[in-house]
Amino acid sequence: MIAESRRLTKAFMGKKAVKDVSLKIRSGSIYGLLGPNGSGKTTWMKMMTGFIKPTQGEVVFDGAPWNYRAKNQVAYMSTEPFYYDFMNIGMVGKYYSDFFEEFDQKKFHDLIAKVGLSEEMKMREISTGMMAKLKVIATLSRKAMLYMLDEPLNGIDLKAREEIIDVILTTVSEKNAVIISTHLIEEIESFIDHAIFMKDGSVIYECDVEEERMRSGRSAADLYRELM
Ligand SMILES: Nc1ncnc2c1ncn2[C@@H]1O[C@H](COP(=O)(O)OP(=O)(O)OP(=O)(O)O)[C@@H](O)[C@H]1O
Repeated sequence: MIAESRRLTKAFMGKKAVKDVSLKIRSGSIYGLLGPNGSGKTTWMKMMTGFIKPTQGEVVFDGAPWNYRAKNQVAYMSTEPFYYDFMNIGMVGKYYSDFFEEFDQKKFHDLIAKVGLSEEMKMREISTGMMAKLKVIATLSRKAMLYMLDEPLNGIDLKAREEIIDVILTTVSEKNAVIISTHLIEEIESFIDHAIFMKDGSVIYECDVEEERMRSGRSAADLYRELM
């Protein structure tokens, strides 16, 4: 097991954004973290990353309570922009390798070329789809055990979406796990192994997507419609 969320709870000014969430994240899997806006997905991921301190509960990473070693093994992609306007794509790669010791420059360069971006492109000139590809590639070029991508496919066209999915599929291995948060189940249901459904801060259901389909005949999209 890579990571465990043990009864994680977060309250902001007394109001609970995440309530008693217990989950086990296993290697070799892609997890879909599904739920409507405000269901607590981002807050939970930020606790798993170490950005937000839980009000209650704990994060166990690689068998030990969350510590600074875990920080290098968890790669989180936030929905917020995280580059400066004056940068070009090549500079983003350098910026990342200065920040993260375990950043794989070669993987970054190869993937940038693979998805049709070029190192000379400037941040202020690139489209939403290009930015989405860059953010995912920068995050997945870190050597980590757990990758968490917050809404990586929102608002982008089919081709960019397919390219991002391809990058995710080439990264997942027996040594890591990927968690993708979204409220758009249709965008990820074809390639996730495991689905976690969140509503009002709680996990209301989780399942192995294939097992669920065999057992009850329901797809992740069917479940989403039923549960939400
Ligand atoms: N820093 C904060 N201060 C106060 N309330 C917060 C803070 N961050 C999140 N919340 C509240 O916590 C709840 C859960 O928000 P969160 O962003 O975790 O949900 P989400 O499922 O990721 O939604 P979205 O898809 O809109 O990002 C919301 O009611 C939100 O307003």
